[in-house]
Amino acid sequence: MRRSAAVDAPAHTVAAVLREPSTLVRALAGAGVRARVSDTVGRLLVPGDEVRLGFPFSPWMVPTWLRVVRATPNGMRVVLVRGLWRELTVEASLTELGGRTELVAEFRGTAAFGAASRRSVEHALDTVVREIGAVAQDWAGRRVVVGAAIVHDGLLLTQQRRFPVADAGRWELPGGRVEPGESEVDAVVRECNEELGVGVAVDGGVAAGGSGGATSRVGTDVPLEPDSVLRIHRARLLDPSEVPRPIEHRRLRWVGAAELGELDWLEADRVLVHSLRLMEA
Ligand SMILES: Nc1nc2c([nH]c(=O)n2[C@H]2C[C@H](O)[C@@H](COP(=O)(O)OP(=O)(O)OP(=O)(O)O)O2)c(=O)[nH]1
Repeated sequence: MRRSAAVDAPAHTVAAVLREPSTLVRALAGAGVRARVSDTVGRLLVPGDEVRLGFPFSPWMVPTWLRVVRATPNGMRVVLVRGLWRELTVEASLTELGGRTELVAEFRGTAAFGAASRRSVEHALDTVVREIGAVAQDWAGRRVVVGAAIVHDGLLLTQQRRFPVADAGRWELPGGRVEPGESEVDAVVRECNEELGVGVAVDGGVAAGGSGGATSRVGTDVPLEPDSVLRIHRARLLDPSEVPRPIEHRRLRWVGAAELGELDWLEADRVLVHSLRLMEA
């Protein structure tokens, strides 16, 4: 069973909405399917997270547990962990063309208790695809906070916040709000200069004034409350002999892929750890 939709938003934004638990839970509820995620799930689903579904047609209301096995800017894959199914996989694939994204959602499932209500699953798939499209179009208009993933000698540069009090001591990537009229690439360069005192280049980006950077993105967008998104770009030190200094932060730390999971990240950054790890590999 397959559904597709053309969404007026870039793929890295649509991919973020695919991973957002509240959109999924709300859309499924609209189709009569009860969905729950565990309290340990962060702002976005990451590989290993599980979702519990209560299909209205399931005998004795036995729940279906699914696990996320892939969550990238190109889509997401979810597989069966347990439940009354012989097989169940949902795969969402994204293809971007000129700022618009083709979303293809494919459901493959064989219920262990005879013919599942095909119409109910079709309705759920339709509702989820429609809701994801609508939310992605909304997020595409949000203000962007850029973050820089600066890798040097296989280590990623992270910084520890000093303020506000609620975030003091937690780790993030260098960056900040994109100013009106400024490109994301220019914002990365400006923020790194202000916060670290070094020049950086955005890989896959273009020189100052351009709006490039399409190939430099790491992971999907991450929603920030109330109305912006965090978007990470891969960057490198222009002069590797220059040493970044913590101008506005408590301290800096270069971390290896294995240590990424140990940092007390800001909540939004935590869901990017698996993408940052892939980038460093
Ligand atoms: N720079 C940065 N900000 C992040 C990250 N993760 C995350 O949730 N944020 C949030 C914290 C803030 O609410 C918001 C923007 O952060 P900021 O304080 O660096 O922005 P800015 O330099 O433009 O500063 P300001 O003008 O708003 O004071 O984004 C991250 O990795 N890097």
